[in-house]
Amino acid sequence: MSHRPIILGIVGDSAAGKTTLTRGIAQVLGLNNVTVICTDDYHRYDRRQRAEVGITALHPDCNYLDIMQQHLNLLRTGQPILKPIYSHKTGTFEPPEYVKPNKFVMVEGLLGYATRGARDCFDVKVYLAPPEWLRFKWKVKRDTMKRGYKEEEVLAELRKREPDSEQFIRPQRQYADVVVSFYPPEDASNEDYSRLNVRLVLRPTIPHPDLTEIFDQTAAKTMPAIRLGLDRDMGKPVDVLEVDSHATSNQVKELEKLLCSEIPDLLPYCSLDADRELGKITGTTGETLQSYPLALTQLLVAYHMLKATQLVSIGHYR
Ligand SMILES: Nc1ncnc2c1ncn2[C@@H]1O[C@H](COP(=O)(O)OP(=O)(O)OP(=O)(O)O)[C@@H](O)[C@H]1O
Ligand SMILES: O=C(CO)[C@H](O)[C@H](O)COP(=O)(O)O
Repeated sequence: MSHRPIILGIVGDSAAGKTTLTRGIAQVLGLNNVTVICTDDYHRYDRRQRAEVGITALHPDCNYLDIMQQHLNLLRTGQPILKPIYSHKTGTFEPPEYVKPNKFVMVEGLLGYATRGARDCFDVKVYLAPPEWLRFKWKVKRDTMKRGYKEEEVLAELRKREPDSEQFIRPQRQYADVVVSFYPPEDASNEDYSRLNVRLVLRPTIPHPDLTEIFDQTAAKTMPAIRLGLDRDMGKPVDVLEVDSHATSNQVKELEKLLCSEIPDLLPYCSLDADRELGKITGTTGETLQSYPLALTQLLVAYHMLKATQLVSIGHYR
């Protein structure tokens, strides 16, 4: 490896869509180039102990954040870690695994930005913030279909977790370079997961692609399907890029071209037809769907990872 690994954080509450987003980005960067870490592995207590202690997995005290931070520092300098493993299947810990960082390390989880030391390890910080009602739906569906819970159990757990979500998870939004919110268009039915729009808050904490063209088009047309505007997020000025689910393939390609013109390494992926993994979502009956808003979000994050590689190689980044 010519320089240190580039570290991406994908933080958000449970079932906010971290794994779904991560999958397509890993595809763009090349699966052989990527190491994916889930910080659920740093839980301090197993499921039975959590119930006994009366603590939720969202509480910092329920996680070895100090060890997580140490591991992030090691990965950032290209060193291997002996990572714990938490099994969602059994609710217990398994023997640790030896993990060597690849060119890109993607770290997804609940509390990645909870400490200053951990935050400093990331080159790109993403926070996922779907509307809470949509996250609840996703969590119920995922936990009943894949993690063996009953619907009433998931809803009771969500109620129990709310104070910790409010106190420890949601405040992390302020540290993100990009805040991602998928939301349904006004005319959609709640179950129609294939038709979500995306709102991307772009903070001026990292160099974003030059989207002036989109800004000009937004001013010239009424409600174009891809829009750029100015707003405030948690009190601070930000750019907001929105992509509607009804954006046409030509409109999407225009935005892809803007991203690719700055980062030629993205070129092979700048065709949704060529890369079927981009924007892929598993629907309610197990069928797979392709979402342009998700695909463009994944391309934008991949853009930032490749841009960080360039900046590190010319000594602009620590
Ligand atoms: N962009 C999206 N569009 C449609 N559905 C989505 C999207 N993101 C997530 N989902 C749905 O929400 C479910 C939970 O998403 P995912 O597993 O990615 O969340 P997570 O944040 O990784 O969860 P956890 O931290 O609890 O492991 C998925 O199974 C999927 O059904
Ligand atoms: O919020 C979560 C992140 O995925 C999990 O619910 C948390 O890791 C606890 O796991 P489990 O549901 O297996 O007890």
